[in-house]
Amino acid sequence: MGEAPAFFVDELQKGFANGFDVKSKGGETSVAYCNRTYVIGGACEESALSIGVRILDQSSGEWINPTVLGTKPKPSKGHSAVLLGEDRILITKNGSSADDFAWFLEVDTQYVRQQKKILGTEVVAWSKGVSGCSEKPVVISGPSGVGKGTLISMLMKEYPSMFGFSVSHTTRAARAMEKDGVHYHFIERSIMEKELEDGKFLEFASVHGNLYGTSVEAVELVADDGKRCILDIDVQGARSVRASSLEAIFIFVCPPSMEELEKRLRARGTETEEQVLKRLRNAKTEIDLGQSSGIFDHMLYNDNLEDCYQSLKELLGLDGTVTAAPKSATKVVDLPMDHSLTKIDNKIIINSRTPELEKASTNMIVLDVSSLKGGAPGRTRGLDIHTMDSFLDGLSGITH
Ligand SMILES: Nc1nc2c(ncn2[C@@H]2O[C@H](COP(=O)(O)OP(=O)(O)O)[C@@H](O)[C@H]2O)c(=O)[nH]1
Ligand SMILES: Nc1ncnc2c1ncn2[C@@H]1O[C@H](COP(=O)(O)OP(=O)(O)O)[C@@H](O)[C@H]1O
Repeated sequence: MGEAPAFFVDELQKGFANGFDVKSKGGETSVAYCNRTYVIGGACEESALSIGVRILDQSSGEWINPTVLGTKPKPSKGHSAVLLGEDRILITKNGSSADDFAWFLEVDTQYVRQQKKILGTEVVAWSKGVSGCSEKPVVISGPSGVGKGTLISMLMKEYPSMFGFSVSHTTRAARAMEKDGVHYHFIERSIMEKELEDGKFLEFASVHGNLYGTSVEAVELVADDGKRCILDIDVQGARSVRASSLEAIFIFVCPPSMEELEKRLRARGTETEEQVLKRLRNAKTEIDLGQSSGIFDHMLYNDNLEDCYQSLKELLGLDGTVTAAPKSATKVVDLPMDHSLTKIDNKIIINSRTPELEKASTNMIVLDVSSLKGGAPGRTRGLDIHTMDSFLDGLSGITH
């Protein structure tokens, strides 16, 4: 990300001008960049439950109501804003809890540019800021009946605190043993189509005549829980995830033969004859794609189940000595109710505006934004939060 000089939000009134500026007035904050002014706050067009965004095109003098994607922040008792790296605005909410105070409004990231092209409208996208990073999700694909579900169940059973399953949405009917919200979110096609339009999905595909999709929330919930996310999705879905901002490990599971695949599918006994035949027809194409598309980092052959499971564990670095992944400790930070932001390189200083606290370093918080990961439509991870005192101690190597 590019650099911007240090400034205080309310310093604009003193004539600050460096390609962008920030003003704060009556619950609205405006951030100007190039020939656009982003006005954040006030009423949201769609819902009074979230912070609104409008854009003023300075060259034409026209107001634009952009399509707003991503999870929107709830309104707060005011907020401050600062432009980061020319593609997103950091918004810090007054009087919010530590897990809800930092939000990013993406205005020109790769995701936003892509969505502008797809939707043909002006687009901005919200993303919630989260401290710490999650491990790369694991995408597992392979033809129906190859044993993906079986392998994933074994992994989740052996490492329950390490892995979490991304619960997909599907329009197919639930099987006898399947539970809504556990194996899938079973959903009507018309509702899923509407949610797809609303940008709630990271990827989706039509598989064996039904819609399947991974919601952004499904993956983020697992990461929020401090676990590594496993996605069981088809090859088309894997291709979409490859093209997305989600960095993942891609594994394709092959059957020992088509005959064995057919035997397993029939023995599972969950599909009608017609569905079995459809899955077998699709299996050939999927295996060809899996082997030739360059999407996958690893191939697994599920002949003997135990051997295949051992190979899966090895490529995930689980050599038998690893237990639960340590959850990163959540830092508790006391956020000043009313504050200003100062940007110094990749550090954002949050300072209280309450006169008696303004000068005290104990009341300053430093946000390190040098290692941000992810972003809209999911979370922006990697925010590093310090009190000013602990930050200064870190710089000088002093420990108390
Ligand atoms: N693209 C995509 N594919 C999915 C998703 N969820 C499941 N699938 C794939 O849909 C296909 C059918 O899944 P399912 O109906 O559970 O049948 P099964 O694979 O025979 O157990 C499999 O290839 C899954 O990997 C999803 O969210 N997105
Ligand atoms: N290596 C294997 N050898 C024999 N049967 C297997 C093996 N792996 C899985 N199975 C069985 O094959 C069937 C299909 O497996 P499943 O995990 O449901 O496949 P998928 O999720 O890929 O559709 C299940 O009945 C499962 O018990």
